Amino acid sequence: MNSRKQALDKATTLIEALPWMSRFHGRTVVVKYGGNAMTDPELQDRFAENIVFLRYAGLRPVVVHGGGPQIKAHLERVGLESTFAAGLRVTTPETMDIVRMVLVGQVNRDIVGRINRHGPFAVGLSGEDARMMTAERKPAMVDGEPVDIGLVGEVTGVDASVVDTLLDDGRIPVVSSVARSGEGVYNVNADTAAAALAAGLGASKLIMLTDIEGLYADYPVCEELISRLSATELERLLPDLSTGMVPKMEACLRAVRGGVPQAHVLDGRTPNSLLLEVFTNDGIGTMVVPDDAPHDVFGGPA
Ligand SMILES: Nc1ncnc2c1ncn2[C@@H]1O[C@H](COP(=O)(O)OP(=O)(O)O)[C@@H](O)[C@H]1O
Ligand SMILES: CC(=O)N[C@@H](CCC(=O)OP(=O)(O)O)C(=O)O
Repeated sequence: MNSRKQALDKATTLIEALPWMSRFHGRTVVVKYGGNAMTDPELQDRFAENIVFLRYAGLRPVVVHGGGPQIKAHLERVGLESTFAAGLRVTTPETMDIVRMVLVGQVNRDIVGRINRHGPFAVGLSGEDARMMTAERKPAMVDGEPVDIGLVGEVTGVDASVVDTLLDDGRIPVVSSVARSGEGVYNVNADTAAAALAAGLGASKLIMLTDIEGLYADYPVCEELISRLSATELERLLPDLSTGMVPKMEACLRAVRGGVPQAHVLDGRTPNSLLLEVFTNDGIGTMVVPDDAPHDVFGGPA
């Protein structure tokens, strides 16, 4: 009796996802998988399953990953410290070698491997591949003044054709946030890279998985989670945000202003948070929408 009830509950849950499956069928969703949300192997496996589920459900998921904690650990091993200005890593040529090695050679391979346990889907790429992302050197803005932080890049151009080709072939592109300019390679914040790629692909959603429930209005008290805000509301909040959230929220703004209809910040520590966001109307995390979005938009089917 219990197992029959459980089976019926499962069927109900599945059918409740139908309107979302129909709305997002064939749509591209860019998921930024962040350093602090990807340090637990159990959660890494859940993440891989969720991504493959999206693919089997008819969406076109693209993963853009970071790896801040992994870079920090590797730098420590070789006796180098991690230094940040305005949320961006100060990147010397020596640091850049390690950033590239860890992101492209280690973190990317790990994610590709986990996804591919479920089928031959994931293909690893760096922003350098097929000139997908081009960048310019970017200073950090500290108290309104530009500060030189070395080989850190701002994405100035995206050619998403290689990603589109892989998606058309049923693959799941997994992209490291390294970009090229005429002068060499640059370290790009992964939130920024994900936003630029989402806009370049004309994605239907950008989802940022991180290690907190979403954007808090009263950080660090964390009692007031902002569930939805418009691009202009976010723009007004940006100067008052503390550093960890700045690249993330700037990236959401960039994506939405670049034509992505919804950008979400979700808690990557919650198992299956991706599925909850895409297939239910639970309004988890923080969603950024264009100024003219209808007021009842909560990620649910229109
Ligand atoms: N207003 C805010 N709301 C939520 N988190 C904030 C806020 N301001 C700063 N933070 C910090 O930003 C962190 C997320 O940024 P970060 O650690 O860089 O993420 P990731 O590693 O996922 O890219 C949170 O864990 C939190 O400590
Ligand atoms: C310029 C800059 O800060 N680049 C980041 C790239 C990785 C990243 O963004 O990782 P998370 O998403 O895990 O934070 C860095 O070197 O840490």
